[in-house]
Amino acid sequence: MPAHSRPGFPKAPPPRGPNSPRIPSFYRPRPSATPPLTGPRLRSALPARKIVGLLSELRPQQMFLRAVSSGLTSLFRTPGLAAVTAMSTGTFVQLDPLNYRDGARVEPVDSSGTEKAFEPATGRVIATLQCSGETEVHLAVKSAKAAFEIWRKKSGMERGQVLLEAARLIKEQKDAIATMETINNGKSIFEARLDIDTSWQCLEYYAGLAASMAGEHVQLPNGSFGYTRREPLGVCVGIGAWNYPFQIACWKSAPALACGNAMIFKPSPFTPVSALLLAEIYTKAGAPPGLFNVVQGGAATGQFLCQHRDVAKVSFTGSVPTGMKIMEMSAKGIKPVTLELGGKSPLIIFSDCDLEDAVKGALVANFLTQGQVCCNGTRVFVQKEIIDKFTKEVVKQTQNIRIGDPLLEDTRMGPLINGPHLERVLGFIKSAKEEGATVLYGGEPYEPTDPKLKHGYYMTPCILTNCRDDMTCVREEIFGPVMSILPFKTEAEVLERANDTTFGLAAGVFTRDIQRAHRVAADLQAGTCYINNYNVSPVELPFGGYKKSGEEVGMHKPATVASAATPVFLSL
Ligand SMILES: NC(=O)c1ccc[n+]([C@@H]2O[C@H](COP(=O)([O-])OP(=O)(O)OC[C@H]3O[C@@H](n4cnc5c(N)ncnc54)[C@H](O)[C@@H]3O)[C@@H](O)[C@H]2O)c1
Ligand SMILES: O=CCc1c[nH]c2ccc(O)cc12
Repeated sequence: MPAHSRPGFPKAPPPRGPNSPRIPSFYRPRPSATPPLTGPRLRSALPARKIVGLLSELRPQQMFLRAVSSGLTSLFRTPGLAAVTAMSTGTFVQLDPLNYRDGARVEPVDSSGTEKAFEPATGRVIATLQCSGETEVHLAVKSAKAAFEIWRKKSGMERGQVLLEAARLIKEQKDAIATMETINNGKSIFEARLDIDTSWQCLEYYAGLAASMAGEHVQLPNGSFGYTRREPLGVCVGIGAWNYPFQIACWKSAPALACGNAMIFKPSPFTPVSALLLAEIYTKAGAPPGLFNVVQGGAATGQFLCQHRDVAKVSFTGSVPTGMKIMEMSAKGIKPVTLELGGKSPLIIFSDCDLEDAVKGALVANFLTQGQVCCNGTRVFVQKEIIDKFTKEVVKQTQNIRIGDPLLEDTRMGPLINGPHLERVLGFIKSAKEEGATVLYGGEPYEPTDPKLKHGYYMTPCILTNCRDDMTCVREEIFGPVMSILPFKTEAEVLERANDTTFGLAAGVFTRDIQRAHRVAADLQAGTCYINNYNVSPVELPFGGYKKSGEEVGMHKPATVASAATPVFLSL
């Protein structure tokens, strides 16, 4: 995958043994007290690992999206989703049901209230979702269980074929999906397209793995032998955050489905629309009805899902506080969890770096998706010798970032997700000033000139200096476009300060000294470490966190080192 400005990698766990392929953690490691290997039902004499499943039944479907454009309602089928690309900001309304069960959009049978989803660019309501109640969650699980019974019996090759076809459909509808993502999330169309690329790439990657996930044959004394099988877990739940709505749905479902599981996905109530497109694509690609269901709602719906008796695993992307709750609930059900949580990542810029690249890296590390990226490098440590030069250049380039209508081709920064979040981010800037930081640039609400954007949630990207390690803006995840610049003198000092955090999602280092680059990367307590780059996201690499940024990843570092590429420039 070309290096570009997209963050994150799909989850793939560390290899389980010297010969094990890298496979996702959606299989059941099976400790079984097994009978001898006799009779028609040979069973493993060893703890088994199983994975399996698919169906290539194509079902005709009637899926509609309703767009209200300039007061006129146009109705078009999903294949005509391409029409969405022609949409402009301020026109889209989603009126169709937002749950997906048994291969079709449905309204939930019960709900615990409604939530409104906005178009952040304009502040308009684009959808009102029903928060699914316990009965609806139960129906979704029941439907997924039935699909699982079909899917788990398919070969890896068959499952891979469905995933490949789904990847092809995503590619075919890339512009339309990206447009909808931009409308609902506010990220620039330029970025949204890159997200859709890493979405179909993820499906292709796991499609390729599906056929080769195999058990082991183990020779035992006296001509006896044992073998292991990889078995799917069953119905898995995916719970997503709002910053990469479509991509998160893909990154959670692709490995789960490849291993033979079914998935129920709950998007963030802020971004409910694009997961439905994925559900429709899976159905069209030949997945059995129920294999990928979508239930909408907030915390209460999420709880019903996590606590459901027939849910085998929960894969969660979101904040640390919610992650803790998910882990608690899952512990009560003895369910495995994958947690992809927040961060406050360090970006270390040594004086021997290529300054031009380091400046670009800092922009990419801070301002993608309006700074609403989990692995952003928001603590920018710059070696004293170059800090003035670096700061001057980073401010200059930040001033050039085009803020505005996210559907316009040359926009590089759209609105934040919603009003309360914008207020929260501005609140962090206020407290930074109170604690002694200096705002060198930005950090103000912004009103684009286009009158239709008047009620959108825009702000200017912010650069803070005179920061100290103990300030709130340096310690807490802001999840907005706020970069804190911190001076440092030596490698040892900066390493200690960089690691002095309860998070550990990512880190970056810019230097021309190759030995230092790898030495520093090895000592940074972070799941991902970028060298002379930031926020690239090859789907082949794992993505996980140290400390409170994520799940237990075992006794070794999941580190990924992406190097030797130039960061993509954010401003035009
Ligand atoms: N590490 C990663 O891979 C990654 C990726 C994207 C976002 N994030 C993190 O996500 C956060 C921003 O996302 P957010 O604001 O949507 O996070 P959030 O924790 O508020 O919500 C995430 C999801 O959890 C659901 N939820 C909330 N309470 C729940 C509960 N009690 N039980 C079950 N589900 C519940 C929400 O409805 C939503 O779907 C940031 O901290 C960011 O760093 C991490
Ligand atoms: O926001 C953090 C990194 C990220 C970007 N896209 C995805 C998708 C799925 C994840 O679990 C994390 C991320």
